[in-house]
Amino acid sequence: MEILFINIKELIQVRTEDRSFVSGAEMQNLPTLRNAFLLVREGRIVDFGEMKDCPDITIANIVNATGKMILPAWCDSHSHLVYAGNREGEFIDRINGMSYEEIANKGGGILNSAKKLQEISEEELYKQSKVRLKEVMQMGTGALEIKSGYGLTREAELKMLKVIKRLKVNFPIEIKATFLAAHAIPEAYKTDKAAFLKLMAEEVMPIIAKEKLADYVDVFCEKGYFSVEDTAYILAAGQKHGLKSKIHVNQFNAIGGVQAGVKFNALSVDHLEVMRKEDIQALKNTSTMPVALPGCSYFLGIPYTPGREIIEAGLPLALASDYNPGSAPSGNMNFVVATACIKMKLTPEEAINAATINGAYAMGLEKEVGSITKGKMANLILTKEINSYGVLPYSFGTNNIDKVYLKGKEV
Ligand SMILES: N=CN[C@@H](CCC(=O)O)C(=O)O
Ligand SMILES: [Zn+2]
Repeated sequence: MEILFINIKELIQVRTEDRSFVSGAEMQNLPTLRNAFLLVREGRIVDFGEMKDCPDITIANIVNATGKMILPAWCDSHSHLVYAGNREGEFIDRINGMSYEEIANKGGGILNSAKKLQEISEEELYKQSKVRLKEVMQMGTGALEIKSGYGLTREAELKMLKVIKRLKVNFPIEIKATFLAAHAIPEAYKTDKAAFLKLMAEEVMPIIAKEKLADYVDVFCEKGYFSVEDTAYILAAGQKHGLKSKIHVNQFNAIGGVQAGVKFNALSVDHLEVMRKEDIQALKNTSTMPVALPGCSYFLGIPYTPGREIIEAGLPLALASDYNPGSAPSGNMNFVVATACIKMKLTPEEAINAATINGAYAMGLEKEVGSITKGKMANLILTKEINSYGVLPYSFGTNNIDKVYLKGKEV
């Protein structure tokens, strides 16, 4: 199956060189081609260039993109898209003045989602999750990381990871699975956190590794949840089983999670709402990607990740949705990109780089997605007729997408 896109007003994020991610001042550079063509064959990008060089070939499927732009589909490297029910009730509690922390301390929050998840069948969980997956694909997401972590028991964690696997098999979107081994301390282990960690590291992780149910391991490193020592224990177990780490750090407190991530050569450290100078410093000259989740800051009313400081320190930055029922109940990457510009003061170029090429790196997919590069998957957003790519974040909340193609097929 072939598609030839012609007369593309601007083809965005074209990369011919082998770049895994962009950092610091380079993030301001978003390479584009005006008045371009793009040729897709068997789900991959095979050629692109200026219209004057468009190959003269007979092809059944020609898309005239006059006035429209094409960019790589979003790469969302942090989500909890597989969950049961929702937490609308807690949303109302927060409107009425309760904090996220107060709700969690009363057995709400992650434990509330865990209870719901433990109670439903794998089939029902799959049914609920696929609705959200289809929705994010329609909104332009072409690669997605999905975490477990609302199970908190052996059975329920495996149930989540099996659902992620089914989604991966049944949908054209690229999916990476993360075993979120330590997300919250279940009620039954309140007085023996070490036993819970041991269960996850020594009983559950070997099954997950053997059945190849996860690509990465994660921990919520935070006061009242898991300490730096707990984090190190889980990450070390992950290393033993070939699971690289992607961890939740510095959401409410800076307790050394960034440094733990760097020590274990984490692929990414995510959240980073509370960053000290030494946390930014610790990320320099490492291969660990800092990931900001502005949808969570927006929804909870907590500080935004200091994206400008991170970029100005010469570091890379990725943007992700954090799609989950408690702190970010939206997987809309268009909103994430707009919010990064509006609230974190990223430029459109920086935000688009952060949500494409850098997001791809943050889930180990930089060879496959995240840029318009020959050989990469044809995961594409075809915009409506727009004036410039800056309109995408500028007109926040507006649907600027005409069509989405994943692996060369319209979704
Ligand atoms: N912070 C930890 N985990 C999720 C939210 C969990 C929840 O409230 O359900 C996050 O990334 O924001
Ligand atoms: Zn998260």
